[in-house]
Amino acid sequence: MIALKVKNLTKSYKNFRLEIPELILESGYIMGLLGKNGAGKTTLIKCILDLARKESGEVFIFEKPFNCDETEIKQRLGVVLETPILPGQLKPKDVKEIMKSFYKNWDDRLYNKLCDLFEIDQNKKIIHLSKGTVMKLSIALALSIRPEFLILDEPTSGLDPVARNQFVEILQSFVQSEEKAVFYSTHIVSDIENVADFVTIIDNGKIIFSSSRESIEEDYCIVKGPASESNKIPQSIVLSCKKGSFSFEALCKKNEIENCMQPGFVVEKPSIEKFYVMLVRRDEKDEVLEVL
Ligand SMILES: Nc1ncnc2c1ncn2[C@@H]1O[C@H](COP(=O)(O)OP(=O)(O)OP(=O)(O)O)[C@@H](O)[C@H]1O
Repeated sequence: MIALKVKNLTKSYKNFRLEIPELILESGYIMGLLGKNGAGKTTLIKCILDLARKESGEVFIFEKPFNCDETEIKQRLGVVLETPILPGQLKPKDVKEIMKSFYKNWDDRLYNKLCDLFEIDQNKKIIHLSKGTVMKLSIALALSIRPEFLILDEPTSGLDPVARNQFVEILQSFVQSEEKAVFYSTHIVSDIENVADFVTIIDNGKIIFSSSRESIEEDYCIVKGPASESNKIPQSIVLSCKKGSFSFEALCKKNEIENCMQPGFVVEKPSIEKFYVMLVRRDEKDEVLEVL
């Protein structure tokens, strides 16, 4: 089943335009959404969830238009927002009672287990919980409705490394079942490195890369060599190139690289982090760094 399909989605703010011609995520997979500050990750997630008004385009969740079948879809959809909206005066144990009355598949046992794992005091008012604990609570709530699809906006940004590690393991077991899907925006590339099946990179409101995690290693490479030799690589296969006084480093398509290898060139596999950073910094001028 297709968990998420976005078609011709546009949204504009002053000095910013989001344009997503197509984005598809099938059940059984985790897609990581990467992008720097202001790239449009939250805007895309808000448009998907109808929390921000789209200018144009369509969003299908479980192959149905989201705004047509919202109540039914919400029963099967767990959401964690960048800034969780939870009633501060209530305690986690009170929120549990409310959730129970709304969600058919609510799982008390799982909620209590996650609260224990994340060390969430269910008897403390939410307003008195730390920022990271509120995020963990939001994750516990989203998982305890036993969703088929999780949409997460930077869920790990406020978490300590232990909680991040636990969260990544939870995600991995969540998608063990083929029916489950996760769409997950983050700054923390290492989290994606461990779990994502697909990586989508968004920059200035546009998708600049969307493919399987393996394709980053299989289809691309980093070439390093002396600065004077950088022009030996045809521009058609260079996605990004950083040139220093003595050496260069280029992110290239792998298929034609063998034909232009020179003595002194070194070819490496890119990590997701390296691939992402080189891709989004491709237009940056070296003068910026020279000022320093
Ligand atoms: N309500 C709004 N009104 C005007 N501009 C907005 C609004 N919401 C977002 N923007 C602008 O849209 C652009 C994308 O913002 P968005 O929050 O989607 O980025 P992001 O990728 O989630 O960033 P971050 O990683 O910093 O959270 C930014 O330029 C932001 O200033």
